Amino acid sequence: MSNHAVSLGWPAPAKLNLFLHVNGRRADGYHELQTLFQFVDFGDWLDVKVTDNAAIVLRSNVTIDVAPEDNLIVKAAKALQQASGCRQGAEIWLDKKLPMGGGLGGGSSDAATTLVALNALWQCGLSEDELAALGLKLGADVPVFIRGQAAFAEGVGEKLQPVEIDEHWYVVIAPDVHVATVDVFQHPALPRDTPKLQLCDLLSSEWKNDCQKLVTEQFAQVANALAWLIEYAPSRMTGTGACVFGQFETEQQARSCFAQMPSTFRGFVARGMNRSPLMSRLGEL
Ligand SMILES: C[C@@](CO)(OP(=O)(O)O)[C@H](O)COP(=O)(O)OP(=O)(O)OC[C@H]1O[C@@H](n2ccc(N)nc2=O)[C@H](O)[C@@H]1O
Ligand SMILES: Nc1ncnc2c1ncn2[C@@H]1O[C@H](COP(=O)(O)OP(=O)(O)O)[C@@H](O)[C@H]1O
Repeated sequence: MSNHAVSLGWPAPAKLNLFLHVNGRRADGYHELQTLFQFVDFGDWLDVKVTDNAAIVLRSNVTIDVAPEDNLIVKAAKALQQASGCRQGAEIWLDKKLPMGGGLGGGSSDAATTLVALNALWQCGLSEDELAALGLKLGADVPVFIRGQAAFAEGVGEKLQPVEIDEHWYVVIAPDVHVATVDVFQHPALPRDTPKLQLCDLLSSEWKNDCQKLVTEQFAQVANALAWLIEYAPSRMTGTGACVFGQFETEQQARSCFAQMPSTFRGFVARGMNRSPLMSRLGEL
């Protein structure tokens, strides 16, 4: 019986969709997208202890509104056990900082961090490509977190092209509403006809989110947060909402805006990162 140490401090950063275009709907109902992902230096944290029985045990500082076996962390760990034949298990402590279902990709990032951390700690030896393919089965956003590089995404979000873009400062506001991704994509009024463009043209044009109009019309809290933020900086929604972000050149400008935020809003200040902190953590092993 071996006694494994706890591996502390695995980051699961949030992402922002700096733009999100909906280009069409496929026959299977999924949507063709063009989107730009960048990480921020704010997110969840996982501590991981390897165990010698196959159980995956998750403990968290918050209650997550899904059955334990549906939690993306548990699903990720079990998918890796299956794919690699690994007989070890894990106890995972999740320090949840990110609002859930907010378009910040917290669940997807937790899943990616679980796959990357356990692949290393269990010594499964899966390649990055294999981990990304495993992650894609858990959610469209998981691969970008596994690869850990800011990226332009196409297809349903799985075709990734790494990018180097400006690392701005952001004020992120998390309106107190839950916007279901599936509801946004199923809504008849969602515009689905943005033309597909080349990345160089997209990078030089004005950035927008095609889901924003629909979501702000349906959720006054999202509209209010955006109306407040846009007075300070260029601002948009991330993913299918509900979170919105304003973009600032300096940390001081972002913090000054944040200091004036009404106490009814919740949010945080963060810096854009082209390289996920998960990669640096992996490099520390
Ligand atoms: C659109 C994005 C942009 O980042 O939104 P957010 O979830 O971050 O807000 C994501 O790609 C979402 O990824 P994720 O949240 O993992 O979505 P999934 O679980 O794979 O899909 C949830 C549901 O959304 C719809 N869906 C999702 C992705 C897509 N390209 N087209 C779709 O139509 C499908 O109905 C699907 O059943
Ligand atoms: N570990 C997890 N963290 C957050 N949400 C999870 C997790 N596991 C499963 N979920 C489910 O996934 C949904 C989407 O979560 P999240 O990735 O935070 O949102 P989004 O994709 O909008 O950014 C949540 O509402 C929750 O029901």
